[in-house]
Amino acid sequence: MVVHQAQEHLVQEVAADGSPPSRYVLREHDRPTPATNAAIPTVDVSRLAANDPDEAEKLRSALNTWGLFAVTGHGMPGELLDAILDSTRAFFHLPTHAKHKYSNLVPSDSDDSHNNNNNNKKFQPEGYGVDRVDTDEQILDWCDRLYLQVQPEDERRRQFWPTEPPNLAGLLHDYSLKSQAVAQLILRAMARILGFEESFFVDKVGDESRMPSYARFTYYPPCARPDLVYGLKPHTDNSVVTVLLLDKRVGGLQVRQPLGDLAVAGEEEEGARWVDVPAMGGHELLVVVGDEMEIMSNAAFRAPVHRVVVSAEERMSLVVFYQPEPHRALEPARELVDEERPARYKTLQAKTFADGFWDAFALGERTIDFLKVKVGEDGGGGGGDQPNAPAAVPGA
Ligand SMILES: O=C(O)CCC(=O)C(=O)O
Ligand SMILES: [Fe+2]
Repeated sequence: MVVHQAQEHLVQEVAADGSPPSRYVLREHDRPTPATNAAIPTVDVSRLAANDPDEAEKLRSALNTWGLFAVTGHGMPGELLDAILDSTRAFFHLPTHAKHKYSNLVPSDSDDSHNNNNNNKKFQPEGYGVDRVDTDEQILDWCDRLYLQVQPEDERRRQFWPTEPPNLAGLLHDYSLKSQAVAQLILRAMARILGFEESFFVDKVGDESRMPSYARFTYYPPCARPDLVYGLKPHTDNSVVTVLLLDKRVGGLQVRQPLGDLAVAGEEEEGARWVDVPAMGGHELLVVVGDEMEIMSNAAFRAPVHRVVVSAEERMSLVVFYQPEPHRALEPARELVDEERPARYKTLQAKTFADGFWDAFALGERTIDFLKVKVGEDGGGGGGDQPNAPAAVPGA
C-alpha cells in the first residue's frame, strides 16, 4: 500500500496555518451539533472491591444506561496522573524532528517486501503520527497520536517508546499496570452483576500478563473552526474495556444516548443526543465498555458510541485499551445464550476482530458492522471465522 500523501501531515502543523483545510472539514449534515449536559455516573471501585451492593447497583445502572462511567477510589496517586499528563504535553510540544524519531511511517522494507512503494515508507499503527489515511475522500480527524503496545511486556516495540521527555516511558509502564488492575476489578464486578463467578470474564479474556493492551496518547491541537471538524469521529472502542485519563481542564469527549445499535456516523436516529463528558479535574478515570465486551456478554453490556469535539484550546487524553489474548475465540458466552436470547454475534478470533478495527475506523464504521459479526448478516469482511483460523494481515 502506497502511503497516502496526507499521511505525513501532522495536525499540529496544519493547525498552525489557521483554518482547517478541506481534508478535515465535515459535510454539513455531519458537523457537530451542540451537546447536552447530564451527570455522568460515578463508581467507586474501592467499594466494588469490597462487594458493596449499593455500588454494584450503581455500576449496573451506569452500564445499562451509559456504557461508561467515571471511576473514583482507584488508588492511583494523583501525582502519577498529573505527571503522565504533563509528560504527554511535553512530548507533543517537542519540535517535530524530535517526535519523528518515533514516526508511525517506517521504511517499507523494514518488516517485509510486500509494501514497496514510491515513497519507500509504509504506515503501521504504532508510534507517532496521524491515523491511517486510505483515500482522498476520507475526512480526517483533528488529532495527532502516539500509539504503543504496552502488554505483553516482551512484545513492546521499544523503538517507538519516547526517550524524551525522559520520564514518559517509565510513567506509562507504571500507569498501565495500575490501570490494568482497575480494568480487572471492573471485569470482576461486571461478572458478579450478571450472577457469575467473578472470574467469568477475566478467564475468557486470558492470562492477565498475555492480554494485549495498547496506550493511545492523543493530542488535539487548538482549532480555529471547531464547528467544522471532529477531534475524533464517532466510534466504539476496540476493547473489552477502555480506561481513559482525560485532560484536566479542557472537555470535548461526548457520548451518544441512548445506548443502542445505532449507525456510527450520519443517520442520526430520532431522539438520539450527544452528551458532554466533562474534563476530570479531580483525578477520576473514565471507563468505557468496548465492542469485545458487547460480543462476549451477548449485548448484556453495550459499547457506547462516542466522539471528540475540539476547541480553541489544546486538549489531550491517554487511553488504554484492554483486549483478549489474540488466539482466543471471541464470542457470546454460552451461559448468556438461550432460546429467549439467541447469540447476537458470530464467533471469530480475537485477533481478527482487533485487526479489523483500522479498516473499519478509516471508513467511519463500527468493527462489528464492518466485519459483519452480527448474526443474520452474511460472511464478508473477516467475520465469522473459526477461532483457530489464520489471522488477517494487520493493517494490510
Ligand atoms: O480523547 C478522548 O477523550 C477520547 C479518545 C477516544 O475515544 C479513543 O482514543 O478511542
Ligand atoms: Fe474511544
